[in-house]
Amino acid sequence: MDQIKWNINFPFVLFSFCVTVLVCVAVAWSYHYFRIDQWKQRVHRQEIARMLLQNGWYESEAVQSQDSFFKDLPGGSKSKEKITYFPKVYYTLDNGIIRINVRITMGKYQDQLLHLEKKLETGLFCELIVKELKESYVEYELLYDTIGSRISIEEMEISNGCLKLMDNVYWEYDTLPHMLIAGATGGGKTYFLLCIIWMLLHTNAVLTILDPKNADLADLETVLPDVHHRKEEMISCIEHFCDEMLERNEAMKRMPGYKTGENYAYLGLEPHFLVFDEYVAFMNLLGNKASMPVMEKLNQIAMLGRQSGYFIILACQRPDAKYLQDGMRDQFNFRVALGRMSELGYSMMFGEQDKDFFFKRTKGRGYVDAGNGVISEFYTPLVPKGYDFLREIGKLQRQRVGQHKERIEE
Ligand SMILES: Nc1ncnc2c1ncn2[C@@H]1O[C@H](COP(=O)(O)OP(=O)(O)OP(=O)(O)O)[C@@H](O)[C@H]1O
Repeated sequence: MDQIKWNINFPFVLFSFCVTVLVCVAVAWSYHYFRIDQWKQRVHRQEIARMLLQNGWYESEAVQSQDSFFKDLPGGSKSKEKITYFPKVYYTLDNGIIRINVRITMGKYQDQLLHLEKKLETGLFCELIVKELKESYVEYELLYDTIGSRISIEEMEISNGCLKLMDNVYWEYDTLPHMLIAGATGGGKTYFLLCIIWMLLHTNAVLTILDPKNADLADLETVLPDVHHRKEEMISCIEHFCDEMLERNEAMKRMPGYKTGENYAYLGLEPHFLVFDEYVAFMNLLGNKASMPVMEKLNQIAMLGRQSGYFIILACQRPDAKYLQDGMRDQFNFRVALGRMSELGYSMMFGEQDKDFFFKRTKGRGYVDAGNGVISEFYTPLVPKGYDFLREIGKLQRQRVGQHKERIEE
């Protein structure tokens, strides 16, 4: 009898086995993913239809239906409801963004269809990011699975006057300048400020940091040059920042290449940021009389800083109308409220809003108005455990100093 010889190539078998397993996993994952996605879309469509039906936002008429067989019997002719008008609503879910276009007519339900944001947010468990009125329809853009759009500190990006803070949230400081941050103790305000400082140091930005409580931000004085916590120093820093801005406004007009409407970046100048933590506490410390000139300077920077590239990042535990007077708050285009806040706190940050605010225990979570008047849920960039801001910021600063020296030597 012939002996069958098995000539097994073990590495080849192992390789084929691994490839098969990988292919199976990929197929199962994509099947699962698309099924879940399709299921989500079906549920959303059903919810929207239910909203229109249960609110009675359609028109109908009663029609008599004749049962051909039993029309002579009592009950043979029945009355049925025939829908004569149903609102046109188009829904898409793409990349975590839900777009809902609602056709607007001048009919009976025009008002209701123009204000669906609250119902959509709570009904579909998502956050409105844009609402735009277009010709004959209104478009609601909602973020589905907001926490899924949270990025880590390493995923932050900065370029062309635009700082990425979440997958769909950017601070476009060149066009929508000045940031206001409010957050109760432990809400994640300091971590957020440190993330922004760290990211700004990747550019040619010049930073001035003020921390009247001599707390976490003041610790940066060991690695950064312009960090202050003493009252007098802080006041003179604000004055100096404002004067520099006014001087640059003048100087820019005399620069070759100056063009009306263009900003500092067009002329190759660097942006300046005044990072001011515990603003309200500082103003309270100064008292009514001494706080007025400081507020005037800040107001001036907030009003005139955009073109010359002088920006303020103002943080406080609770926004106080007393220190954000005369429309000063409205000059802060990007506003973030972190952690637990009172209804009054939210209305001071965002103005009177028809929105329900919820508190969740997640650190660095809150609400944002990125400058478009729409308030949505917000998560600050995630910082890994054990991350050493002081070391990382110090490293960046040393690199910047090194690059500066090289440039001078050239
Ligand atoms: N983005 C984040 N990523 C990871 N952890 C965070 C983040 N934000 C906050 N935390 C956690 O929450 C804690 C409190 O945050 P943080 O110090 O920023 O709060 P705060 O609002 O500045 O409070 P306080 O005003 O008392 O300083 C941090 O020590 C950190 O453990």
